[in-house]
Amino acid sequence: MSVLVYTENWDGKFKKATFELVSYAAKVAEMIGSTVSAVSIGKVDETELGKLGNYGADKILKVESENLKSLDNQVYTDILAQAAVAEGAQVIIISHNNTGKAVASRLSVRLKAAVGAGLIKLPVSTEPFTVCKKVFSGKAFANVVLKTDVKVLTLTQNSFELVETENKASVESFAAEVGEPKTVVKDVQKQTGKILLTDAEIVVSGGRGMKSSDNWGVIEELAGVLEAATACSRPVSDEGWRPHEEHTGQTGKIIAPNLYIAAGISGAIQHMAGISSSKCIVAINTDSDAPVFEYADYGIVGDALKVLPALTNAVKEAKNK
Ligand SMILES: Cc1cc2nc3c(=O)[nH]c(=O)nc-3n(C[C@H](O)[C@H](O)[C@H](O)COP(=O)(O)OP(=O)(O)OC[C@H]3O[C@@H](n4cnc5c(N)ncnc54)[C@H](O)[C@@H]3O)c2cc1C
Repeated sequence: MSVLVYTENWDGKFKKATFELVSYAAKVAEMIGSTVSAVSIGKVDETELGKLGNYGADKILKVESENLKSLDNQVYTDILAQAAVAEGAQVIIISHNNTGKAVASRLSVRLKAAVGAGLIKLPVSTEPFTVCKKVFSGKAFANVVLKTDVKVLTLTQNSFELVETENKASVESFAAEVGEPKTVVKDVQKQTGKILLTDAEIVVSGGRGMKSSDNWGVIEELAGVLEAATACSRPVSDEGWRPHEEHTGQTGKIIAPNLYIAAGISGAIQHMAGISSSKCIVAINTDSDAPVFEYADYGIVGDALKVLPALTNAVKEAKNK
């Protein structure tokens, strides 16, 4: 019996989100009196694999093959299903990112397992196995009972803290049958020199209140000094002021940074659905009745075009002290 966690890597390196997932898996294993087996797919060196032990993995199953250079949902699902059966996994934990969403649903069919998708904290109880997720665009929480023997859980990024342990994990090659990928990636164009929105600890975001794309310099300057990513509301990307990949919300990216600065954003429910899990929200708006202030930890009533440069200067001064 074990808790199986899929530890995704990017060019052979794990990110913080992976370690959060392993920390979460270790706590779930503790709750059900089990151990953690981590599955790593693709080429990752032993030192990097060893880091998974520091967050609570007991055993690491590595699967390497020429066919695993890029993600193919069906092939990856197949490997995880084989690992789950071999390890007698009761619970399988995956990140609630694009990979996780694609793989979890396939795994659930394959293993006849219920899915708890987009979880935000540890299971509320194990008897019955009850998980907690946000519903109605973040307006409410739902406790969902998963009744199947095997459960698949996807965890929202940045919703669980890293827990370091003294654990040492064993690393084994797992001889999975690896099928031919049906999806072939011909070309990858990576963003360079930019902090990815989904990885960012700090995000500076602008809405229609910024008035025009010409005013984005003040957002970028603050993001620069804070080493933050930039984001925007949907009308901003619809207007073509910013690229669509920056749009957050119900129909955009769902993020949970440590700090989200919302400038000239009204706080419509569809926007907040994508960012309300942020640890700290700072809102800047000229309208003191703007809905965004209901969600904000700190609110500044004022013109974003003046407040943002003042914040940038304050951060620069604080850094120079
Ligand atoms: C099905 C559906 C899905 C949607 N999905 C999304 C989504 O994923 N993401 C999303 O963002 N929206 C989404 N929307 C749109 C959403 O309902 C809102 O219309 C949108 O979020 C509003 O964007 P905004 O806050 O930038 O603009 P506005 O609502 O126009 O708000 C601008 C704000 O800026 C303030 N302001 C004006 N001037 C200044 C200034 N100088 N300084 C500071 N503040 C100023 C104003 O007081 C106002 O509060 C969706 C809508 C629907 C129907």
